[in-house]
This record gives sequence, structure tokens and C-alpha cells, in this order.
Amino acid sequence: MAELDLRFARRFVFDHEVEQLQPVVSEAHRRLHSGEVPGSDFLGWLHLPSQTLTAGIDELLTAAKEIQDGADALVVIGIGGSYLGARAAFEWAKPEYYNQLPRALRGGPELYFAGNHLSAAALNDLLRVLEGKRVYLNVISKSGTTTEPAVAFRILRSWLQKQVGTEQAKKQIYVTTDARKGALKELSNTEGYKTFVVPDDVGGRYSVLTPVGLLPLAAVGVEVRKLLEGAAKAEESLSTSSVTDNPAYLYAAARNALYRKGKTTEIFAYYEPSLKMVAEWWKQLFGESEGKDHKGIYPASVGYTTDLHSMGQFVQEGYRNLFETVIRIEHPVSDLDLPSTPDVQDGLEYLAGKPLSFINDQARLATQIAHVDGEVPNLLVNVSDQTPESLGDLFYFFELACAMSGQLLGVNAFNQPGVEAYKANMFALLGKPGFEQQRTELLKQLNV
Ligand SMILES: O=P(O)(O)OC[C@H]1O[C@](O)(CO)[C@@H](O)[C@@H]1O
Repeated sequence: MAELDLRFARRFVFDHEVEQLQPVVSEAHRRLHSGEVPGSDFLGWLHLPSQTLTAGIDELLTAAKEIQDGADALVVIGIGGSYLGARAAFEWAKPEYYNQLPRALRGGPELYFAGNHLSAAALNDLLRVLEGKRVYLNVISKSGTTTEPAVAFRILRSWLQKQVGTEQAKKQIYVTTDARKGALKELSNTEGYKTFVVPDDVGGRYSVLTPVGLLPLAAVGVEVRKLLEGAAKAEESLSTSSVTDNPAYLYAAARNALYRKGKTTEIFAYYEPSLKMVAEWWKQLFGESEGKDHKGIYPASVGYTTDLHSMGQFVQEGYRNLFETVIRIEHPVSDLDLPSTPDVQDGLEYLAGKPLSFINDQARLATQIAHVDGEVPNLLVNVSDQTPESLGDLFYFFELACAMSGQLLGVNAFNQPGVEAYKANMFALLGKPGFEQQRTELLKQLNV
């Protein structure tokens, strides 16, 4: 289970500050579990792991097997919550150069992600890579109307139809969307695509443990049952309202105490490159949940030790509104000993025979001490290993912490009204029917 270690934050967060939040945390916990919080229509994630395990995932695993057996390459089309969780878990669970490995070592088809930008160059590059392969598509959109995945799906579907014919293409397309509404749902009904449902009461950024994440992950051989089991254990162990006994609430309380002292940027720091997309998932979770009403902690991320050589200077000595949340994997997936080469004068012989994991962890410790000396509070999250079970636990830990954090901040942690502003402008500029008035106003503003 993920453990929170506050030893590197003691100078900045005092016990009494956390303890004084207990009454607020207790009330927020009660409201969360009785559905009385703002945005209470989106609390389905609270018991999702245990409920999914009870209901079973056989249908999902059957579909995943069809994809696994039939595809050379699977393209997952989605953005935000319909993309980041699956990619985070994929990169966590599978080797760094997965797509380049021989099929037998991979355990599934090659995996690509599309629909998370509007770049023609990137999509053209993907189409070139897919040439000559048996390609399956899994298009994921809860609303079924998001522009980026809809555009990519239209392009990839047309491409696939040209490759295999319209009828066969239908068999190679899997859709994950709302149970009833949205353009994607309607298209699926017309075309007869195999569909999976994003539950109404689970918002995009909380949806990784629904078919949104589970289907593509199972298709590439990730043990999704283990992922769910890890989350279900967290669901149980994090069910207490005690801020000192519940690490997710302790994390929420500590970051709230820091926020009140002007620490308005939180940096998620990791030491394994395979956690890069976990950081991206975490950024959406906290950014979309808390950044509203002109409040919130700005979630940023760094990959160490790489970024110590680019962002390290700023973290050490720049503007002091920062704190770090450091993720430490105690037992990395694999290790490597530094060979002894006494004849080579590279100054590294003192490390001969030492595992790289040891060197990496000493770098982590050294950095934490230095950053604390530089007035950057550090919250340390210890994760025992990089298994699907541990990630399920970590997903749930952050989801619950985020929900509590939103209550402490006094925002609706489950909506995202702010993302509509750019969309409306984009539709107006693109000439979407219904946006004529806004288009005229925007063009005036731009002096066109
Ligand atoms: O699954 P959908 O509806 O395509 O939405 C994708 C993402 O877009 C947003 O709605 C923001 O526009 C996110 O909240 C969401 O995760």
C-alpha cells in the first residue's frame, strides 16, 4: 500500500495544523460517503473497484482477447480522462520499448494513442507506422462529442475501411462511451460496433478503472484484475475518516496546510521514466478538480534525475511557492549492477558492484535533503513495487485524496466548467453551426 512519509515536510507542516483539520475532514468524509458534496452525481468511483470485481469483467476480457488475438496494432483514441489513465497504466506495467519488442515478449499487439491532439504531422506519422498491419481501434469518449478524438476517429476509420473494407472494419472497432447519448453512441448503434459503457456517475478523470482503461490495458496483456484488486484493497483501507490513519486524507490535509502558506505549485516528482504518464494522469486529476473559482494548487511534474539538469536550478533557488510530492518505488521492476573497470579512469570505481537502483535512490534522498534546505517542502509517497496491484492502490489513493482536497478547498471537485471556454471559441472560429454570433464577435475582437 502507498505510504505517506512527512519527514521532509516537518519544518513546514505542523502536527497541530493537520489535527486541527480533523473536524473538517470528518464532515467532508461523511458528506462524500453520503453523497452530499457538490458534484455528488459523480461519486461512482468511490466503490467502483469492489463493485466491478463483484460484477465481474468476463465480457471485457473476452473482447480484449479478440483484440489481442486479431490485432498487430491497437490504436486507442481518446483525450484527457479517456486517455491518460490507460497510458499511465500501460507505461507503468509494460517495458519502455514495448512496441519494438518481438510479439512473444510483448504479450499483445503494438499499442498507439491517437485523438489526444490536433496535429496532422503526428497523425500522418502514425498512419505510416500502421501501414500493412492488422489494426484495431478502440475509440473512447464519455461525452461522445469531443473534437480531438472525433477527428482522429473519422480519419482512422476511413483509413481502416480502405484497408479492410467497410464490413470488416466494423469488427475491428470497439467503442467506449455513454450508455445512451452522444454522437459516438448513435454512430455505434448505426454501425453495430461493439460498445462498452462509461458509467454516468464516473467522471472522465476518475474513469481509469472502468472499460475506459481496462479494455485497452487487458488487450495488451496488463493484469487488469490485479489493478482492480489493488484499488479495492485501498478502497477498504482508506475508508476511515481519521486524518492521521488515512494516508489519502493526510496527504490532502498536508497539501492544504501548505497551500495556506503560499505554496501554490505542487511538483509531482518521479525517478522512473515509466511514471511520466502517471504524472500526467495525476495532473489532470488535481488540475481539473481543484483549479476553479480562482483557487487551487497548480499541478506540475518533473522526471528526475533527468530534470535536475534542467529544472533543478529553479526548484532549488527560484520563486518559493513550490512543494514537491515525490514518488519512490522501493523495488524497481529490474536492476543493473555497475561493472568494475579498474583500468578505466572514469572516476566511478567507488561505485563498482553497486546496483543502479541504489544510486538512483541515493540521488532521490540527496535531492530531497537539498530541496528541503532550499525551502521546498517534500511529501514522500512510498510505493513498494511497480505491479498493477500497486498502481490500482495508487490510483485510488490519489482519487480519494483529490476528492477530500477539493472539499477542503471549497470547490466542486467533480466538474470542469472552465474547459468549455476554449471549445466555444474554437467552434466559433471553425464555423460550427449554432456559433455564428460568437464568430462575429471573435472576428471583431481579432480585427479580421
Ligand atoms: O471522454 P470525453 O467526453 O471525450 O472527454 C475527454 C476529456 O475532455 C474533458 O471533458 C475536458 O474537455 C475532460 O474532462 C475529459 O476527461
